[in-house]
Amino acid sequence: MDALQLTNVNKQLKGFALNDVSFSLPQGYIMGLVGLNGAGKSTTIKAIMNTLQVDSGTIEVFGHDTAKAEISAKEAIGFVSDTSIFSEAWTVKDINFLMKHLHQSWDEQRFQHYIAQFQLPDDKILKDFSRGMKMKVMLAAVLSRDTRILILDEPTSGLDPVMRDTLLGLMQEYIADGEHSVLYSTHITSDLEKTADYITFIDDGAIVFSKEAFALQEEFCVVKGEAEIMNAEQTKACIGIRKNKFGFEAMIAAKDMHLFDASFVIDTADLDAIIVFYEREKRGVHV
Ligand SMILES: Nc1ncnc2c1ncn2[C@@H]1O[C@H](COP(=O)(O)OP(=O)(O)OP(=O)(O)O)[C@@H](O)[C@H]1O
Repeated sequence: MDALQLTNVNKQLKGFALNDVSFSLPQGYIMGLVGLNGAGKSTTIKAIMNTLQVDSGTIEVFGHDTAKAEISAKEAIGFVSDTSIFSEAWTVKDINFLMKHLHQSWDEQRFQHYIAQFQLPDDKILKDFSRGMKMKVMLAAVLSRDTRILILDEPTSGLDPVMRDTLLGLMQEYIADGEHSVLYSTHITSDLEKTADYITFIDDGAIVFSKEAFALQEEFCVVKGEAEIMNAEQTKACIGIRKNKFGFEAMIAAKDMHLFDASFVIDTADLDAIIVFYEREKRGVHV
């Protein structure tokens, strides 16, 4: 069963639209949502959380339509964004007290364990926490109740490298039983290369691709060489070509690799390169 499925989701906002957004995340996997600033990652996540009503299309969490069966869908979700959902006047102790009464599945011991692991004070009010500390409290809270999918909007922003690494480890532990899933947006593509099974790339409100991470690695390469020796067919194969006085650099589809002989250097394309070359091609930057 898919943990999450978006089908032809459309939403028109002033000056921005989600256009026919469709992708699905199977149960037991981690998906990274990537895209430039303003591409629509948070808007997509808001649509999934039903805090933004879509104009058309459907969103299902473990088969529950998030608009028609919001309570069942939301029960399964642990959501964290960079905006704290807790009052600034609360302490960790207050959060524990409230969550215990709010969620049947709240595991107080687990919460205390994460609070200690994340080295958070339990008697200081959230107003006096740093941004990273607030993020840690929200993560501790979602990990301390029974959920089936974590939806995290830039969860690593504001976290130090040790906590970022801890969080990536926690995500992997979370999905280890094959029944839980994670969708998280990020600009830190190196984190995705460590953890994500699927990558969904959104650009200007539309999905460019949503694929298994290993398949993506096999799909594109970066080619470098002297621009003058390129023939028309090779030039046509180049995506987002960049020329300088030393030669050129471009992305190519792996299926076009045979067009380039030993006069050219061919490297693997990481996720950063795929995004950068795609955007260069789209904007028609050819110098
Ligand atoms: N309520 C709204 N009304 C109008 N436009 C909005 C609204 N919310 C978001 N937008 C616009 O939607 C676009 C996408 O924003 P979104 O926050 O989804 O991007 P993002 O991919 O999460 O970006 P970033 O990486 O910078 O966080 C932006 O142009 C933003 O101004």
